[in-house]
Amino acid sequence: MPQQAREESSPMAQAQQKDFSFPKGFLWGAATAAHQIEGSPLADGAGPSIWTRFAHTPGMTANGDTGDVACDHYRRWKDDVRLMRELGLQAYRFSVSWSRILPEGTGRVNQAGIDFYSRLVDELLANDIEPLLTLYHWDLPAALDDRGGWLNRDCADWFAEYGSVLYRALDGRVKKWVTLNEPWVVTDGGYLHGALAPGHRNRYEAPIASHNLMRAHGAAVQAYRAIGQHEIGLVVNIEPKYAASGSVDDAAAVKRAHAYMNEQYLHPALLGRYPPELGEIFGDAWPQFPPEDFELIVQPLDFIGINYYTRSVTEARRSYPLDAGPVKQPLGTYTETGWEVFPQGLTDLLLWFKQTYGDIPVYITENGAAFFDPPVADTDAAGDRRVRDPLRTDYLRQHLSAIHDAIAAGVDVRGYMAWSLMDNLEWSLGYGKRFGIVHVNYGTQERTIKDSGRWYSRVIASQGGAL
Ligand SMILES: OC[C@@H]1[C@@H](O)[C@H](O)[C@@H](O)c2nc(CNc3ccccc3)cn21
Repeated sequence: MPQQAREESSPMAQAQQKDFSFPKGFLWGAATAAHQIEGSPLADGAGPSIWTRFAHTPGMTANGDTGDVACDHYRRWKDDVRLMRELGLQAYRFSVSWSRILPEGTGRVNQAGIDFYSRLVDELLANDIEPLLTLYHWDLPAALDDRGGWLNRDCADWFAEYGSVLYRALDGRVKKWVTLNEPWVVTDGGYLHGALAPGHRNRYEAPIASHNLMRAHGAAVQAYRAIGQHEIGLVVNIEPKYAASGSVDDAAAVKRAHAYMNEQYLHPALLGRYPPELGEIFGDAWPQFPPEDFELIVQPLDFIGINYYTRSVTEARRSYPLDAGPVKQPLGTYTETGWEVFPQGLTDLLLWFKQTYGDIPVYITENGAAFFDPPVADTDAAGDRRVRDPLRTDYLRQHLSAIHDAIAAGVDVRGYMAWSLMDNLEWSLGYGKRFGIVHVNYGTQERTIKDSGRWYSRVIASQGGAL
């Protein structure tokens, strides 16, 4: 057979030849979190959260940025749902501010808080948008932090009580519930390194907070099974760890980093045990947990949410607690938050997840990137204002393609929530990091759909065909 001239085509041309249709029923949406968009943190009887306190503590956030106004969503929620409808979203992942519902964290219920989220859910449903509700996205009531917060084993009962109030009020209209958003970040950021609220830096506290978060997760799932009729899951941030070299030390560093971020929460939640590396990592700071705790933690789940942003090329190096660290890639593309754009990592991660935990349904509950966006300036032919953000569109396209590859390889990915619906408060980094597919002018609160948002609308309308 004469050697056929190999058809050379560019990756883009190859991509254009690929059929990107996603499975029927694949759920397309976008995500936010209460503290990052709502503003009005103390309105209508709400109590302060640890983020209300942390952000008002001098030096804790960039430029002293707080969530006092944010995107003013607490007042503009109906217009924002209209924006979601204009984008053609099929789903919207949001979180509830615990201290709006229970101002002291337990006990007295603030009906105005429930009413706000009830109205939001009804407006979503009226616009054919499915709500995905996250109970906890980092904003613990300050009153509970005063009682030890996640360091107090009573937090499991507190969290189950809070979840039960919302299950009774909203279940049926809300059919997909999430207990915790990213226990890893809550622990690593809030209790080990201190970069996030409540700002502790204590290697003995971190494993205790982490374990109690998972106990609280289990208690909230147990409570749901007694009250709810639909689905509940856990959301984790995980990232693939690749060895910087072929050395034995780097391989060991990868094992530690992988156990610390990727297995520390999925193992107890799905397998009922911790990876053995955690004892090595924390040493004398790793407690002996009561065996019955793991029976509470390992509750059957309807899905796992995976938040994916980047990978880590990892080497052995002196650092606490891992003695491992990321190596910058000289030829890599990086976002404004310093994360390498590496979509293949998402495919690799999803294949690992299936191989390790089996066929539990997966939603990509966050994926997105902060890039410097040009100001809202020019307009398109129809006179609509534009925000040209090609890097974000490329990021989203590449990661959706990576998900498509994982689905083709048999991973049961059920949906995708772009992070984020709109530019918002990036925690300690303030308002300078923009992840939205919709631009927010914080001076006027004007929203402008970015080019990435317009592109995403076309992708949703074509069920992936326009990728
Ligand atoms: O940083 C972007 C988003 C953030 O706005 C979300 O509230 C949060 O759920 C979220 N989690 C990650 C994943 N990784 C991460 C790693 C270190 C620190 C903070 C987040 C990114 N993001």
